[in-house]
Amino acid sequence: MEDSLINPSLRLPDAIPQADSSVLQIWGGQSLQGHVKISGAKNSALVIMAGALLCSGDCRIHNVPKLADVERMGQVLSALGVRLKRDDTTLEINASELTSSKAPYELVTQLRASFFAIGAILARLGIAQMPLPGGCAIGARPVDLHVRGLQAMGAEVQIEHGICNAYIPGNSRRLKGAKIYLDIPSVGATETLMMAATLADGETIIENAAREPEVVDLANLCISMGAQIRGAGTSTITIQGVSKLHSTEYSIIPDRIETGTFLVAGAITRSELSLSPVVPDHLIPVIAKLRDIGVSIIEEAPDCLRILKTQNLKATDIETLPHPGFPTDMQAPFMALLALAEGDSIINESVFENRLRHASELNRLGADIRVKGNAAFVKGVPILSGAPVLATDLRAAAALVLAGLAASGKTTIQGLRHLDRGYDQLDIKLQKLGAKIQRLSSTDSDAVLSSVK
Ligand SMILES: CC(=O)N[C@H]1[C@@H](OP(=O)(O)OP(=O)(O)OC[C@H]2O[C@@H](n3ccc(=O)[nH]c3=O)[C@H](O)[C@@H]2O)O[C@H](CO)[C@@H](O)[C@@H]1O
Ligand SMILES: C=C(OP(=O)(O)O)C(=O)O
Repeated sequence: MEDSLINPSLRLPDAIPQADSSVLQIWGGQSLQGHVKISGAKNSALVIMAGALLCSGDCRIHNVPKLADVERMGQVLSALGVRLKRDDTTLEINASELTSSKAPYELVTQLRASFFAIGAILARLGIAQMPLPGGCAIGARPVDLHVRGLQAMGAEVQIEHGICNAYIPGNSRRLKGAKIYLDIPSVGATETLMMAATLADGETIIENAAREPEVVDLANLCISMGAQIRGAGTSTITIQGVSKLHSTEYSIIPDRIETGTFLVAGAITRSELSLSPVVPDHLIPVIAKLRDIGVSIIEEAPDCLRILKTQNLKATDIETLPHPGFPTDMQAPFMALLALAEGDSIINESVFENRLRHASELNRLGADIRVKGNAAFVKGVPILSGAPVLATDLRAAAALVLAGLAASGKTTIQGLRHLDRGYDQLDIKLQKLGAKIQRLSSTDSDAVLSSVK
């Protein structure tokens, strides 16, 4: 990548709408058909952008989704002195000159993954000031496991005024390899510590590590830059620190949560759809649950799934768990589907303590869902009917879109800033499949919303 090609700030994709006062209007009951092109995984893209900080050369990343979170992550990196250039789904990142160790408060507090860069910044500069992160408001989401792991590797870490200040004492400015046991197999903590360990002195072993495909994707990026990592995708990850990482070219895996969301879109509208590229192995619990519900899915090619027209949806129980269990990020979309299944379902959310807020919004559409603690008791109803609703987080927004596709009449969804954080043009992709869905800009939506008050 030549210097002259690199813009000082990230050029943002035009397709990302900005205003949160926009609304989506959906006229439900349409059957969908056609092919969906699945974008690169949000949770890989964000942490891979952080991973690129480890390399003092060029990283050329392909299959980067067009998301507000990617845009903000790019702005975080820019503020650290990183040069970025985007051309459609390829992102060139050059972190050869990190001019700052301090990430901007107003950006980091808007997404979760930005915090994970603390491991890479600390490993590169020996110091990092990282505000506590934002992301979906689905629980307390502390960062204690990240902090304790960095401390075990020799960092001094203190949280003051909403900022996590970390530095490596001594002259070497290098973290030291350590044996770290995570109380919870946290995705973010595994990623933070794996990145930090790639440039540490000696060996780090992370026990009870997260096994999510995005952790493996990050490990593969680091390995392509010369890192020595074994065991990613298992509960024990071993990292032998090296002194420097080199330039690379890397392609992000398809988004398993976007894939799952489109599978539910097919099931809830009783439509036949094909989806690619996908990695069916990343979707084992999602496909298994869809089959329990009565949905037929075939593997048309190693990277292509086809969902057939569903006749009857049957109730099932779901418990969210760390990978390879059922993903918490698919819980809200499945709640929309089970709302229309015959019989009673119980959904247990065991990863996050406050991730059932979409239940009351689905009830506005005619669902019959009762929440008690971390469980949602869903009594299937034969039909939903459109209404104005509010998205409270990213996957809640997806659940409301899915319910709106199946509901009779018009559904109006507010809170699109959540949707745009993590879905690459969901409304446009659905439109191409035949959905009657329209995004109204803030001025138009003001008129629509005042007319429903
Ligand atoms: C950007 C990104 O990749 N986000 C994903 C990531 O979030 P994230 O990495 O934040 O999720 P974690 O796996 O860390 O969280 C799992 C559980 O561990 C707890 N915890 C986590 C860290 C910590 O230091 N202390 C602690 O107690 C959390 O509160 C939560 O109850 O994994 C989640 C679980 O699959 C997904 O829902 C998110 O989409
Ligand atoms: C919870 C999610 O994202 P984040 O961790 O970025 O808030 C999600 O992707 O569903």
